[in-house]
Amino acid sequence: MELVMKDISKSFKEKKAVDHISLTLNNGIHALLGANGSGKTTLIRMICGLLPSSEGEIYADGVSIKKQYDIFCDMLGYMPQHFGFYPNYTIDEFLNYMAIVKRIPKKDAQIRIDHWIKELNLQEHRRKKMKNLSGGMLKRVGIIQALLNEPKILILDEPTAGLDPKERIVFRNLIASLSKKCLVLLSTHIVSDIETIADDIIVMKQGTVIMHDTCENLLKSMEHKVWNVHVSDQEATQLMNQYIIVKSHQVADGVDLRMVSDVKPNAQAIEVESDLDDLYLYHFNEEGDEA
Ligand SMILES: Nc1ncnc2c1ncn2[C@@H]1O[C@H](COP(=O)(O)OP(=O)(O)OP(=O)(O)O)[C@@H](O)[C@H]1O
Repeated sequence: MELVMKDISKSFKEKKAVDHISLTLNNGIHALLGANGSGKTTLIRMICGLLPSSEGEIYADGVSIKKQYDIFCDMLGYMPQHFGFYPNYTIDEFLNYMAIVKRIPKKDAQIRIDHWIKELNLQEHRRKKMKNLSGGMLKRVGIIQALLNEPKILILDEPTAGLDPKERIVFRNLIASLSKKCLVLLSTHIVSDIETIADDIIVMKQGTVIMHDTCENLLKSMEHKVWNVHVSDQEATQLMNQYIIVKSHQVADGVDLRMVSDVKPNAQAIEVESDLDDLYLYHFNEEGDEA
């Protein structure tokens, strides 16, 4: 599967939520990383055909999704950030309903629902009403409905938001296994979710793609920018006002700081290997990305 975005933009009145993005994606896991408001959801909703683009065109295997939307829908699995569900439906009823919406033959639907319910440990909950499920269970139901039509393109908007660490690991492993068969595009601002599983990372800021590369190459761009320093409490306060601080650890004789800076922050600073947290803070040190 090849998904191509050609110069796509989306404006809401004067606000340019997505600004001339061109991307070519193939099978594997592609992570959209950006602060709140950077345009990830808008881009995803355009790909899913839920929002018309103001400009540009999207192609799946060479075919415009606008022109052949029905065919595209059959190959698309989408898990929105907040999905609408029917509170009084049980998990079984909801998934069967989604299978009907997706026009999946009844026999196939039942086999797939049973498979995924077992795979995601929901057997003992399948007769529970959706309104009584925990956040983690709802996310699992959300991903099952996205998988029912055996998609070639799987789009997951913030799939691990609100999950506890154990559930996050379960989801990460599931996503990694799914990517063998399809193109996965997931959005997140949780760096640890993608560090180990993403084949490449698309960094979005104010509606544009500012970087698109493998994790390894992105981290290379952070060389000579991440430092460890050990300073007195007073110096620590000064540095905290001046630099991006990734970690601060109070010790008996002062403070250990991990910081991001284009220049060596003081004579004793030791350069250290960067990780995605450093990269994220370097580009998104401000609270959100709202312009
Ligand atoms: N329907 C809309 N009407 C007006 N502005 C919108 C609309 N949808 C999104 N925006 C604006 O477009 C920008 C991008 O929003 P978007 O939701 O795509 O970002 P995001 O990166 O997905 O953020 P989050 O992580 O918070 O979901 C924001 O400034 C947002 O306020």
